[in-house]
Amino acid sequence: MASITEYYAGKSVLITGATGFMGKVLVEKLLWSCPDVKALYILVRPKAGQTMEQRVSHMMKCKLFDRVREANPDFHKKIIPISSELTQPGLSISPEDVEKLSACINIVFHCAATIRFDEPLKHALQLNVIATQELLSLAQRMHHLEAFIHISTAYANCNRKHIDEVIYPPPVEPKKLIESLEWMDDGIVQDITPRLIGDRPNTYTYTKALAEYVVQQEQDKLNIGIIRPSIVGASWQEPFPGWIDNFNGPSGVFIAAGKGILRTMRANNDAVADLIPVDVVVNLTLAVGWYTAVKTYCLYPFKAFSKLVLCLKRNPLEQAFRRPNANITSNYLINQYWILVSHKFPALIYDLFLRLCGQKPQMMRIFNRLHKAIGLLEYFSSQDWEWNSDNISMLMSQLTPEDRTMFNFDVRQLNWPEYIENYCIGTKKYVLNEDMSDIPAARQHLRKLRNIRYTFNTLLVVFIWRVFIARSQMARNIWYFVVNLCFKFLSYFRASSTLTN
Ligand SMILES: CCCCC/C=C\C/C=C\CCCCCCCC(=O)SCCNC(=O)CCNC(=O)[C@H](O)C(C)(C)COP(=O)(O)OP(=O)(O)OC[C@H]1O[C@@H](n2cnc3c(N)ncnc32)[C@H](O)[C@@H]1OP(=O)(O)O
Ligand SMILES: NC(=O)C1=CN([C@@H]2O[C@H](COP(=O)(O)OP(=O)(O)OC[C@H]3O[C@@H](n4cnc5c(N)ncnc54)[C@H](OP(=O)(O)O)[C@@H]3O)[C@@H](O)[C@H]2O)C=CC1
Repeated sequence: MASITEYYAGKSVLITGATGFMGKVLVEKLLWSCPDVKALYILVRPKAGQTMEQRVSHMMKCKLFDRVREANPDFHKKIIPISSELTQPGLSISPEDVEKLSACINIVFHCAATIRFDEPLKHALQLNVIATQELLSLAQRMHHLEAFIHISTAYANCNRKHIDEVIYPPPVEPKKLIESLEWMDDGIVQDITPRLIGDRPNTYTYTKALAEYVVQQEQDKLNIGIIRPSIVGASWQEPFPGWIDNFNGPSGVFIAAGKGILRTMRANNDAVADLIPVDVVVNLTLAVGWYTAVKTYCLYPFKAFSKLVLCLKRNPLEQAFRRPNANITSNYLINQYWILVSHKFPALIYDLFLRLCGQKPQMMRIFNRLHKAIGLLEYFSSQDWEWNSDNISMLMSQLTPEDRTMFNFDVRQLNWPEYIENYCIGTKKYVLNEDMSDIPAARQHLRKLRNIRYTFNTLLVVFIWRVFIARSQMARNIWYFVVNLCFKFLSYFRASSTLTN
């Protein structure tokens, strides 16, 4: 069998979602590790006042492509943008482009999706399911297609505790759902959405489950591969450690914790976030593309997480609201207590301070948005899943030693503390565009915040003393009793440690 690099040589690849987080890393890796790939056709829409061409040219200037640009300044010639709005009939691809793609594409990577947890059902269905169906129809017209790789999510079946590498029966027949929703107005759809999604937490996981079923329906006609990544995070090694460009999932959590805004979050202390670096997912995707040309199956990855707050203190973000000190608890009431004490109370005080300075209050608004975002993650951070991943081991055993290094997806080699450190630095550098040279000033700012906290706490104690203790005999008696008790305990402790010495 040809190696992965050899396999992609001379091949024309179609990628949807190439402007997204994962899509960009996939394009970069293909250009870097498979330099003889013939062409990368990417489906792109105009967006935010930018034409398709402007968006692609902007994307290729991104730091992510530095090593590819250095090796081959003409790399952009291999990237062929095709105008496409995936929510439109026929994906709004022109007939000429359909002809072109039908004649030359060998492999399709379908990454595009809406990954928002609060997406209205109709839109999520349109993009995640109907567009997938349309792409499959287009794929059937491709004369030289060898593999169709669909990127799903490990949480498509999160209503189950143990998830096998199989396509489960869909919660509803997608065709029937599409037909029923067609005539309903948005208000009705919104009302019935909770009933439809049932025991799934959001429209995202629900529509991704339907999409898997839609893809599976074509398995007799196409060579299909389905990949189910879990929580995709910053890069581990490639093209450099810590590459990240969005606020999704853990990135938003890291940033909010780093800025000292997020102090408490509901999560299961025993379970860990099922984090997987984006370069690992991309390596796996390319290996699956190579293998699917021969066989069909689906895959998923794994779990880990650790000492975030220490990393955030070592690499502080600029202008933090408070010192990073985020805690997780699985207890609802404890979490609500800390939200009140550590989120809402400081926000209120700060907004009061802003009002006194004649400025517009803003902290409460920021916290309300944070609570909405964190609330949407809670379902995933509070539970644990078991995933079967036999296919990953099988695929690994099929790779040549060179491919195992070049397209490494063996996360057992990953040093998690080092990865999390690079992830934090990545969010600082690439998401927030903060300069590493500002770290001493950011540390100084944290020290200032610590001094403000000490001063505030001292004032609070003096205030409490004045209001309660100095005015009430009973409070004074309790106070003396507590102080006396502490004193006795200290004397006993000192005496017993002298004896043992
Ligand atoms: C204390 C230690 C705890 C450690 C915990 C560690 C890990 C986290 C645990 C669990 C994570 C679970 C994640 C499960 C992932 C499942 C995997 C998948 O399959 S898909 C990928 C996941 N998808 C997402 O994460 C999308 C979630 N986001 C949304 O649904 C929406 O963005 C939203 C949160 C509902 C917010 O919507 P809203 O309309 O209010 O805002 P916008 O999205 O338009 O954004 C506006 C603005 O805000 C920025 N933004 C967005 N999200 C965040 C955020 N979390 N924190 C800060 N800022 C955020 C966004 O970039 C926009 O900025 P701008 O206007 O400048 O462009
Ligand atoms: N990120 C994660 O943690 C995980 C992601 N996944 C899956 O991986 C895939 C990629 O995710 P990720 O890269 O993070 O997502 P992004 O949101 O970063 O990228 C989504 C891509 O889809 C494109 N897209 C969205 N709507 C349309 C549309 N109407 N027409 C054309 N293109 C559109 C976007 O294009 P545009 O730039 O024009 O908006 C973008 O390129 C998805 O299928 C997702 O379900 C799975 C597990 C975890």
